[in-house]
Amino acid sequence: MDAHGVMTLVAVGGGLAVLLWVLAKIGRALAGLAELLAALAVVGIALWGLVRAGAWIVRQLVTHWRTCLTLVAAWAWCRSLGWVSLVVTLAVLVLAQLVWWRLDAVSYDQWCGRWLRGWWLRWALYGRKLTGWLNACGLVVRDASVPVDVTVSLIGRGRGRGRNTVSRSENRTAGVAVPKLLSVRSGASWDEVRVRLVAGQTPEEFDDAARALAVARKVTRCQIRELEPDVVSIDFMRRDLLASPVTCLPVPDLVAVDGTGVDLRAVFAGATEYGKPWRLPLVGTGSHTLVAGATGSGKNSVMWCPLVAAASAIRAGVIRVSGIDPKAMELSYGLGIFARYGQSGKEALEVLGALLDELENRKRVFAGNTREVPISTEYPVELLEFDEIGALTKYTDRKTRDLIVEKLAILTTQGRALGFTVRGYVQEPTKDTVPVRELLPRRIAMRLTSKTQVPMVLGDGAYERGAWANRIPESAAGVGYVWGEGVREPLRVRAGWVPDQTIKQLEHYVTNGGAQVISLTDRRTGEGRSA
Ligand SMILES: Nc1ncnc2c1ncn2[C@@H]1O[C@H](COP(=O)(O)OP(=O)(O)OP(=O)(O)O)[C@@H](O)[C@H]1O
Repeated sequence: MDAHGVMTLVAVGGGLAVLLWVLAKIGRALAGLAELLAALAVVGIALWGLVRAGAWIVRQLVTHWRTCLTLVAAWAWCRSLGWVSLVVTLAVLVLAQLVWWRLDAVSYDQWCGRWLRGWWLRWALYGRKLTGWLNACGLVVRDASVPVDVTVSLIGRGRGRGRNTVSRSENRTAGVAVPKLLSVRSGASWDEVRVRLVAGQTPEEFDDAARALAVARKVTRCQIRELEPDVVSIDFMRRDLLASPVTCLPVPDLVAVDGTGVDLRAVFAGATEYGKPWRLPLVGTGSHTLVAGATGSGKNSVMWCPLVAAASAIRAGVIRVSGIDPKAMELSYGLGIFARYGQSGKEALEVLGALLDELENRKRVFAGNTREVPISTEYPVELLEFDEIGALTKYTDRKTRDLIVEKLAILTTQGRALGFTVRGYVQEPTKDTVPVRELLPRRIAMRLTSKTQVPMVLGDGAYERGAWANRIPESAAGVGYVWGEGVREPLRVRAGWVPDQTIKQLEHYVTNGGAQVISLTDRRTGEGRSA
């Protein structure tokens, strides 16, 4: 190798050495930068995590403030007094509650049980699941401007179905507004879950979804109540308080004092699904009543139970009961109770005629003196019980039925202020069968044969709002729904069951010990009873 070659080799070697030195420097600088970036990333992620954890804690403190306070109190107790004293105190509290519950379950539930249950149900059930149910029942509002991610897979084929499988995943958080859970209250049989609607929703949408919500919660009934324009209460029936028969009030003793002591505007008729007494007016506003139900649905207990509850008033002559009984089987069992009684169309016309005479008489006496007849033994409540009303307003000769409808219309339209009340019972609630249907404002739907009959009895929207009268089982005779006339939402009730011997006792009681104080003629002409 000559000198030129050596020089070239030295120059190349020197250049490579410099390059290597530069590369080593750059590498070290990059490694330092990467280390710095990694350290920054770790610190950044840690800080972000801390901020999120802090935000989560604040959110929990605000949304679950009771739980948080309880936990803080428990922690403070443990720190200052030790956990043993905390466990002992809790055990004593639980024991005290058990004793209270065993001694008086009603007052326990009223003062303590329902609050604890409401808190627990909110925490363990509704808080966790309500959003999912609302989502599944279509009760959330999706913002159409937020894109929906759709993943289409053409690879898989449905086994044996020969079509492409399409998997669709939606963005469930962004752009979805879910009604906010406000509170949970838990009563003896119902849970009331209050939610605030989001813009774009109406309470009617919740009405329509009531059945789906009941299925989601796995209960038989769900009802929606509108509390404010944007707040509804979704009520779930946890247990059925009307599953077993309700007893009617006892007939007073014959020796009992004959003061009536009965509020004729709210006479006991049975129990409501909330476990409260169900009361019906026998006089005044909303007392004209139509009870509709299939055969065997228990219509007659709606008739007998208030009569038993008002026994002392009937005996004292403050209520005079008239009966029209085309079937001749029901009212005739307590014949002595009725001041006027008829079975055939002709007899029904006589009863109605006598009532109209009395109506005219009261008009003459009271017109210009008072706006409402004061009820007394001289001018008692004239209560007409019209069983199987359809038999005489549809299934009879035209002349009789026209006359009956005409007289009934006069009684119902003019009778209220004069102390007259008409209560009719029918199996088929069509307008055709009961032309005076609209004149009987208080409606009770017992078990009906079809869904279409529900609005005929209770009005439009009753079924959607939870009056599922066509779904009452045959085994639940006496159960029905009321709506309207002071009842804001359909209310399930069960009439008090009146056994045969109670009807006999009632007859014995109101006829002063069984003495037949009124002859049949008197009964038809409506002349007064002398006890
Ligand atoms: N409130 C009630 N609680 C429990 N069972 C009842 C009640 N009312 C009625 N029942 C039961 O249902 C049966 C039928 O009752 P009820 O005669 O009142 O029916 P209905 O609707 O008047 O039938 P129909 O129109 O055929 O006379 C009764 O014999 C009784 O066994």
